[in-house]
Amino acid sequence: MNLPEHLPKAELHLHIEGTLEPELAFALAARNGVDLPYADTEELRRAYRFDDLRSFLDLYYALMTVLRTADDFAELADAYLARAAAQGVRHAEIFFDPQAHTDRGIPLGTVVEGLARALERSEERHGVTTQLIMCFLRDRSAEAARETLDAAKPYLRHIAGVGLDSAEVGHPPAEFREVYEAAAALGLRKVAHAGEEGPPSYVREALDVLGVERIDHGLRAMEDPELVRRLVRDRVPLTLCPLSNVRLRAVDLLEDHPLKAMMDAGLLVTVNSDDPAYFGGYVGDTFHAVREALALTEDDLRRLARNSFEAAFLDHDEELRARYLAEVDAYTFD
Ligand SMILES: Nc1ncnc2[nH]cnc12
Ligand SMILES: [Zn+2]
Repeated sequence: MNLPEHLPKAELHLHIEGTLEPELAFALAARNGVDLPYADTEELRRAYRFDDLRSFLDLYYALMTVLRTADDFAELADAYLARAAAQGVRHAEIFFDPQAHTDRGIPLGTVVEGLARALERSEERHGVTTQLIMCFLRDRSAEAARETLDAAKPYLRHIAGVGLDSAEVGHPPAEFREVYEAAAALGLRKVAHAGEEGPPSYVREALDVLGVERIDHGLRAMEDPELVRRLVRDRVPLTLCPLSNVRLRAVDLLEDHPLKAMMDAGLLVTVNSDDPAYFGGYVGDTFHAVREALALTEDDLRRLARNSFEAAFLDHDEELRARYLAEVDAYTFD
């Protein structure tokens, strides 16, 4: 059945560690001899009540300690790609958090090789093309980010770009100017989380100081009309994550989400799942939820799907982008 929410689309804001479902977490914990402080998956799921970004991140970093071997990372990524494909994802640009693993003694090579193994067979196995984006943790130092970039040099054939994530407030983008310059010199694409909880000035800084090509979230840009005009004029993509914003209390209710207002303002917005194992849905589920909550039309959904391919890092293969856009146009709704 051609459900509207299963339109062909690209997912551009997805933390692979945020796809760790409770069942896989327990299976990996058993396999790796890691003790989880929860009796079972039910009890773990009950802990998924967050007050803000920080309270989510505490659980997110704690639970990912079950990931230890390259096989674990490959299994995690393969499970995500299978779910994403079933919900219409044709292209995925996937974040990972190297420091969250290297800081607990897992070599970067283990992480990248495991993820790359799943990504390399994704097109054949799931019909999903992929790219990998390495995020620096902004609540650690700029030096640590620089060390991470240096450590990644042997693996750059697997890495398309860099991002900036973790706790935002108090950690402005400008602190990471040098590491972003070094990343650009290595030919890496640049994105950054900004305006999720942080002020509109962080969105400006990400653009002006880091030179990012897309803003991850960018929700709070709406507080600054001048910034909105600029984002519209320059067609800067914003990778929105509406279910995440509700779960982390950036907006009260999905019905209050500014997604539709942002579309109406002419912004190039995309809809993504962020950390779907924690926030109640993968990207097709998210399309479904925003359609219901915001009374989006089929044309609105089609536009969001088109935006996702326009915002994707497919410049090296414009033919592929054109093919994906044609798939969106040809998709018929049941
Ligand atoms: N929504 C989010 N914001 C910042 N860092 C994150 N890491 C994983 N999910 C994140
Ligand atoms: Zn995110």
